[in-house]
Amino acid sequence: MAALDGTPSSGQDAPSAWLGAALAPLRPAYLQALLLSLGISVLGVFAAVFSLQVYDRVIAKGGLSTLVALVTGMVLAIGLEFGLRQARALLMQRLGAQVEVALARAVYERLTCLPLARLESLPPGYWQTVFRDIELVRTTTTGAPALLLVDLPFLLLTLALVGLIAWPMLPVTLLTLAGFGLLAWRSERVLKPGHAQERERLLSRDLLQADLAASRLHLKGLGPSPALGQRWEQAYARWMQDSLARSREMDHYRDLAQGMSVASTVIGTSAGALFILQQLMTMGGLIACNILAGKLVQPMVQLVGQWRVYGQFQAASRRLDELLGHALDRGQAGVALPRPRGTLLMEGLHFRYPGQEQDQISRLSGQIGPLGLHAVVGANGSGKSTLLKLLRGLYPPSAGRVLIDGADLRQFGQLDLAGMVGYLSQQPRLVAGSIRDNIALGLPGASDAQIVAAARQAGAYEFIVQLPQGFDTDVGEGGGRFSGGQRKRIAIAQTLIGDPPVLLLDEPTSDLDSVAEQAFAATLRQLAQDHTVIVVTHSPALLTQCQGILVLDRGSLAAAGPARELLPRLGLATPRPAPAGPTAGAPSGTPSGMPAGPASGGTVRAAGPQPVQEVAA
Ligand SMILES: Nc1ncnc2c1ncn2[C@@H]1O[C@H](COP(=O)(O)OP(=O)(O)OP(=O)(O)O)[C@@H](O)[C@H]1O
Repeated sequence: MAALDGTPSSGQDAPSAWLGAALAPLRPAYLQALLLSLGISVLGVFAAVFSLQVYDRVIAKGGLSTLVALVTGMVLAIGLEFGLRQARALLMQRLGAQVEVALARAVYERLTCLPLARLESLPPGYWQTVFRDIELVRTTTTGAPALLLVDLPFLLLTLALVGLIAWPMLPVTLLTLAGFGLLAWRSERVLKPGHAQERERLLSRDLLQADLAASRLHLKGLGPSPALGQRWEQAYARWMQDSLARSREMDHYRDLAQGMSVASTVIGTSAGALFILQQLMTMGGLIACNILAGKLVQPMVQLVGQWRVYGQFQAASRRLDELLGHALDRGQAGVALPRPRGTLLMEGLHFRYPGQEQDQISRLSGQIGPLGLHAVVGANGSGKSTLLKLLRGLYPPSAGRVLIDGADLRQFGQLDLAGMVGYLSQQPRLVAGSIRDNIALGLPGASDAQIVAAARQAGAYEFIVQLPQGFDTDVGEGGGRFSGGQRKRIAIAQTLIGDPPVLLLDEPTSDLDSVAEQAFAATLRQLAQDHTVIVVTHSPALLTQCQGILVLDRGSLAAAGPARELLPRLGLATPRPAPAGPTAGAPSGTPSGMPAGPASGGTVRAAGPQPVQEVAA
């Protein structure tokens, strides 16, 4: 079981499988970067060689022509090094863009295609953190931290040159490097372990922050809450405490490294002076060695300061690894089956949410449809929404199965299911963009005529065309620019636009006024002539229009059958039969009667000899 931050509970230091896979195609580019770094490192030691020659040849022997040649060589070397650095920066930038695009795509795919139960366990704050992780991975694998690692092997080259120029300085330089190596190792031991806790506290702060931001309008209505403010401050303070403590530790080691850097110059110069006095090396050799020692020490100082970044990178890659390693919903089945007529069969259906001790749906068997308008009723928490998600194939049953026209739902991918079974969730949320964009989400590439038709069916057309920008109107955050009922109508249009043969609507009229509710009920009855429509509803106005009713009680089937039999048991009067024919044209506000029972096409049957029981809605 993985933690919320994606940290596996075991194998903390396991190598990042996805990172290896994601970076594998970029290997040739990394190789190019390595070659460029080699060139830069070689050119980087030219300054030391130049100083050596100037002190030992030009000054000692008065070789002016040598100076001119050396300066010319240095100008060329500086120009070439600049060119190589520019090329490497460009290459790394391109690599960074490729890494980020590949990861952002993969994360977006998870955001949209993870199984619903998994998605529900990952709150918005988690996704904010994951998108931040992508940036961290990019900057670490293609920015300064990566360049530092790429440059490290070439330190050997610099070290070899120290040996060549002034061999007595080699042991001194090696000792200095060993000191820095020890410091880098020690700082890594101290700084890395605290990292997991810092990240965990950052994540819990992020989760609360995202929750607060999403609920801000609701909270405004409740009035200021000192308790909530205190919780937020505590979460913030816990993270800050950790963050500051780690910053202090890091500053401690970085300052130590800076101090050691100055000390190494003092030691190197003093040792060099002694060697010069003993005529073991020249003045030029000492100057050159000092330049080279600077080149060796600088990356080590940087390394000490980078542990925190490497720690963050490790945590980020573990989190991404866990997320990207999760199986996605299937996209499409291998063979497309013909459009179903809409018979839904439940066979011994059980479902339990992850981590729960009891089934939320148990022993559910029965058939709904083909065709007709059916209702699922029951008390709050009885499992109505859960059942709809099972019928839509959003949750896999824990046991049993759902069949559509005899085909097991599990064989279909989410794309197939979306085309066969339209689903309106209990609390639909619009996404940033225009009304048109939002309705078209239900049918990518939808034509204007299809969008207009869906808006008409959903009862949204009239209010949309009255807006100054009509279908191009921006819906605002979550559709916040519209009323609850208007939002619901747009969401209904999203569900209807693809014209799926089965429609599952979770409380479709809960935000509609009574006129709109009657009109929509009439639309549903008309749709029910050639679609199987299942609504979860508490609304008497909608219930009395249904042909079949399925009553749930704590996840089990309490009763199922024709509406004319069940409505009186639910305390509702059976509507008088109306003349046959479509009812969509019924005057708004007037409930249209319909023939009760399966005569008009719909059936709801409990499987087996299950008695129809008396239940309260
Ligand atoms: N994501 C979830 N994780 C765990 N338990 C859940 C989850 N969603 C719902 N439940 C539980 O499953 C049970 C059925 O919930 P469901 O939403 O299906 O009820 P409902 O009949 O639609 O209720 P309502 O009429 O209030 O909308 C409830 O006990 C609920 O607590």
